[in-house]
Amino acid sequence: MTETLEQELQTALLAVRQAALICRTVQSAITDEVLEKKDKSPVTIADFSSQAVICRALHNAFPEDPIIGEEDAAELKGPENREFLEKIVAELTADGIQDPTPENVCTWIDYGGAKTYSDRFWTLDPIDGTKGFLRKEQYAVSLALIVEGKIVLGVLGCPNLPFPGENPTAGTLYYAIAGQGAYALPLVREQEPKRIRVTTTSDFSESRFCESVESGHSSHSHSQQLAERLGISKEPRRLDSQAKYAVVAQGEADIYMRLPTRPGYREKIWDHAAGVLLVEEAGGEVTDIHGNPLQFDQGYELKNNQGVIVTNGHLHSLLIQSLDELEF
Ligand SMILES: Nc1ncnc2c1ncn2[C@@H]1O[C@H](COP(=O)(O)O)[C@@H](OP(=O)(O)O)[C@H]1O
Ligand SMILES: [Mg+2]
Ligand SMILES: [Mg+2]
Ligand SMILES: [Mg+2]
Repeated sequence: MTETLEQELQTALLAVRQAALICRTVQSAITDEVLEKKDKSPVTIADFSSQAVICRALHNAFPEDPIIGEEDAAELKGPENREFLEKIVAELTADGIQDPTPENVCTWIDYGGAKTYSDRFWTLDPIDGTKGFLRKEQYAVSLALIVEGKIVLGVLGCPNLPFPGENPTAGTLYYAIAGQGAYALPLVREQEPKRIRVTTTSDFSESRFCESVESGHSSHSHSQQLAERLGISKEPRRLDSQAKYAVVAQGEADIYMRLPTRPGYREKIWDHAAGVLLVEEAGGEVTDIHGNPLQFDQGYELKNNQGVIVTNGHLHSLLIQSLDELEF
């Protein structure tokens, strides 16, 4: 990578930090402000607010860049959801965002409406782990830049993941640039970035894995069978969102398993792109359950991949081999 991506990094860090702080404010106040999407999954005022501010910032700085975002404003435009839209407007007004009229907010959210692959694009998950967000547990704001099918920049805001060595409410902002390492910053305080690295564990009996809280997103029974086969005896750490990638990248777990719950499901690029680069730049390895690299040049889904396996690298090939043998 000859390009420095300095402007991209600064824009992304600023936007993700702002969105993460908005999410934190909303999370501390949420009661029942939830919409149900067509696929029955939840979406909140914070998801939409986060997508609005990040897409607005990206569009201002890089007007030519398409953004493949998780959310869209279609449902917000219906009269039945006018009140919900007004709440997003009120939240953005309180956060000091300029001119957040209902129309502008929908326009900003829909800047994230690209669906297809292009040579250079951003992918955004305004809140990854919405279910964790609603449980007041882990969630992440995830943004990545993909150029010619390769993830070149990833930023992950984790408001409920403590900055290493600091009080548990501090929150952490992670970033990685291809070829330049992975770093952590406190979410709220200015500080020199701290380089993060995966563990050096090469023995499964000493390893710990993490996985989704939601057994509908990743099979807990299959991970348990695999753990038994490999001699992993430590209890899994269950947490929502791409915070799992951050936990592996900073050496607090050795493995993250995402094992399909049904054969037809395809992972979404915004659920992984930033996390993948973070772990790779921290020295780890990421593939699908068959050991194939994740392909970020197939549109908004990882069409040619099934599940995701993340390790510190040392444990990778043996884990994939055991998965193969289990033939789930
Ligand atoms: N059947 C399924 N298998 C795998 N992932 C799924 C899934 N159904 C939904 N998801 C994704 O799981 C993500 C959350 O992951 P996790 O369980 O690790 O926190 C969701 O992101 P959102 O919360 O952004 O919608 C959603 O995209
Ligand atoms: Mg969602
Ligand atoms: Mg997600
Ligand atoms: Mg989301």
